[in-house]
Amino acid sequence: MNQTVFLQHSQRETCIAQLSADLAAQLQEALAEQSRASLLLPGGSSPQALLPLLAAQPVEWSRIDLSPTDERWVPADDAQSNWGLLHRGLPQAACLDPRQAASPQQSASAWAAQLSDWLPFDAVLLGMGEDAHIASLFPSMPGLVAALDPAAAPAGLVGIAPSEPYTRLSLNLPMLLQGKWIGLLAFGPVKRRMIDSVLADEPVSRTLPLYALLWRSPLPVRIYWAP
Ligand SMILES: O=C1O[C@H](COP(=O)(O)O)[C@@H](O)[C@H](O)[C@H]1O
Repeated sequence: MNQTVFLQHSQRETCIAQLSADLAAQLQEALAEQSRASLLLPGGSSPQALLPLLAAQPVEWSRIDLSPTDERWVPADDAQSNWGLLHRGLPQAACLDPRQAASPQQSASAWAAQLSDWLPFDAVLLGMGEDAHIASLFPSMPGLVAALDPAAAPAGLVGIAPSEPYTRLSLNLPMLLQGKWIGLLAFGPVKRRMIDSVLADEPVSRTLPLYALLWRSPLPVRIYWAP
């Protein structure tokens, strides 16, 4: 059943302010009971303005284990690296680099094996593309049905993007759904139309990765959206 919480803002600034405060509250609650807390964040453009707000929150970032939800198969210092974006944005957190080995497949397996020690994640924030991909799970890519199967074991995989950089590392849906808190950050009218189509259960939307996220999550997904 879909239990999405839709948090709509008229401005991106207020949207990311609410999101950073909510994430900080979730992490503070976890740190009150545990020595460390875990956080998964998306890459791409949407979180860029979020990271400075998040870094300014009263969270002991040195006690946070951080990982991207997915990575582009590029060097760590490449401008397109999700790990690089998060490492620069939250430098005090321990940011796990998904590039664990020489090949994408070995890296995906080793990355997921390390993340399995963190389960369940204290917070998972996803982004989405205008094609309704989440993490690096793209519509129509090979292996997508298995990657979105809620009965599969949590795992890492090699994703194929429709544009460069083509080779990606991603967590599968069962791994992404291991959050005690799950959010989605999305900006703009195209993403809004995709979200509306998925929430309306339009048949055309049912094969989309976003559909699987919103309809297969055991927890309500908190969507933070602004134009
Ligand atoms: O390639 C990616 O795209 C999505 C969406 O990115 P955005 O630039 O539209 O915000 C992102 O969530 C994912 O982590 C990233 O690797």
